[in-house]
Amino acid sequence: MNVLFVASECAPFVKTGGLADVIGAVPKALKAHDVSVRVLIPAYTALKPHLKAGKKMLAFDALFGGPAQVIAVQAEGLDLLLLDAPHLYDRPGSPYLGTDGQDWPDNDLRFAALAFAGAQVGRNGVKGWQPDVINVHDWQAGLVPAYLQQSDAAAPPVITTIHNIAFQGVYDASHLETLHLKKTQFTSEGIEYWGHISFLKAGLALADKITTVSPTYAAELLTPDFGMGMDGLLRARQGDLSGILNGIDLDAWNPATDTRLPAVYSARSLKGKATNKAAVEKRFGLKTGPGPLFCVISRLTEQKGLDLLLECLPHLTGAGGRLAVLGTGDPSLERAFMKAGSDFSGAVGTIIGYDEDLSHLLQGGSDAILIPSRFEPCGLTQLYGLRYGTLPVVARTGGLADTVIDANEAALTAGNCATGFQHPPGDATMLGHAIGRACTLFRQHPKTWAGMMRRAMAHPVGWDTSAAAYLGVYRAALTG
Ligand SMILES: Nc1ncnc2c1ncn2[C@@H]1O[C@H](COP(=O)(O)OP(=O)(O)O[C@H]2O[C@H](CO)[C@@H](O)[C@H](O)[C@H]2O)[C@@H](O)[C@H]1O
Repeated sequence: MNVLFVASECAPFVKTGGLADVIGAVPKALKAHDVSVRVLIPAYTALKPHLKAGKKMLAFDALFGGPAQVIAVQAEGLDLLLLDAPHLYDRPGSPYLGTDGQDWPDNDLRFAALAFAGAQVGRNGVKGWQPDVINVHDWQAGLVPAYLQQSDAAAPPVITTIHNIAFQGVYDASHLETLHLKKTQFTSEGIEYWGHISFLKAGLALADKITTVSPTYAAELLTPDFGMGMDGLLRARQGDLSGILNGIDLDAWNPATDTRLPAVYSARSLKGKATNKAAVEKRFGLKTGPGPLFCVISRLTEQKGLDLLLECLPHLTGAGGRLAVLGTGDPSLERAFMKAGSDFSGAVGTIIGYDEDLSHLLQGGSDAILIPSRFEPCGLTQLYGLRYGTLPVVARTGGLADTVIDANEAALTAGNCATGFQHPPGDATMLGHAIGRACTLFRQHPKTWAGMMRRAMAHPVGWDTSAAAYLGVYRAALTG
């Protein structure tokens, strides 16, 4: 089977968050099931060097304001289709934001162009390769089925995957014409969303099947609290919606071979973790202490619930814990964590920024990772944490609820099947309680903690099962 992915990020080429990790990993996992995936992504400036070695597949004289081409490139084990449209993508900054930290003002055109090209490749294929299904990811690719709908020509079925429903690509209805959308499509069954255009709404309303990244998030999305305005539509399409848990790239994230760690280690020999811990302490200016070394690796946003963690710092440090924070995002949270670094000097250390190497060091050197999200479609850092024996302390929501087994009395008594700690989301007191439980277990029951580390490291976090589940959805879409 041939599958076209359309997405705005793909690791290791361009990454601002978990979407990139998934787009970079699923095609490799699907290969084992005889599925050939090609990934259509914009040729941002960082990807330009790859164009030279590529083959031209398709050309547009004018794609939303300028000429464009689709170039096929093989790199890092992936088959990429790079949408080279310099007027839209060749600029400094992130895929979504300029160097001033603001959204690019033409993001609607930029991602409409991606979807338009996705619809073309989806319908007509590229030299020698024709997709059987199209899997679009998040709002940036949401318009693909809307553009396919504009022609009567046969097209492959579309599967829309929701990585985060908080981002919906909502634009003024006056953009309809510049986005090459038809007035007849501007209906509540199509792309219209409360009087505006929503790229994600289009992807959800017009796709053949919908997936999201964990079973619990799939259920949560049907409720007003989590559905963020799309819950009614999703309830109506419940029969077409499934939750497929994210996995991780087991080669890129392996403590036994990770070249970014000062010392490698495994469940059999955990010694290297202490060397890594010392490196984390040095890098974040932390003193040694009796309690666990917690870390945070995150976008600093409302979603991630890290404002709740700020409230818990007296409790965390009072229990002998220490905290290393790596993150970037909301300026007020960045300032608050920098201030915490000086208020709790030696016990809390903050580095503001996005640093892939440092994220590996933190997973390799910390005792536990904190993920107190208000909502979390799946989450990947808890999966990296499991693989690295860095016990996740997570809010019981979305994929966090599906992947971490809480060290409650029942789990500890039943021969201990726990791999981490859970707490109800959105409540600092309950987060503080989970942190307290982790500190007590670490200090008073080191053997139980070590057992949990080994169990966490053995927990299956690869893509095998989930890749088969994606294949099942593709087959279901094909058979209608
Ligand atoms: N400052 C920093 N420096 C280095 N690395 C950093 C970093 N901040 C974050 N990262 C990395 O970015 C990724 C974050 O992925 P997550 O899945 O945890 O959340 P995100 O909200 O981005 O993804 C959304 O999409 C994914 C994919 O489906 C869902 O798992 C998730 O729930 C959903 O919110 C991880 O690889 C993490 O290590």
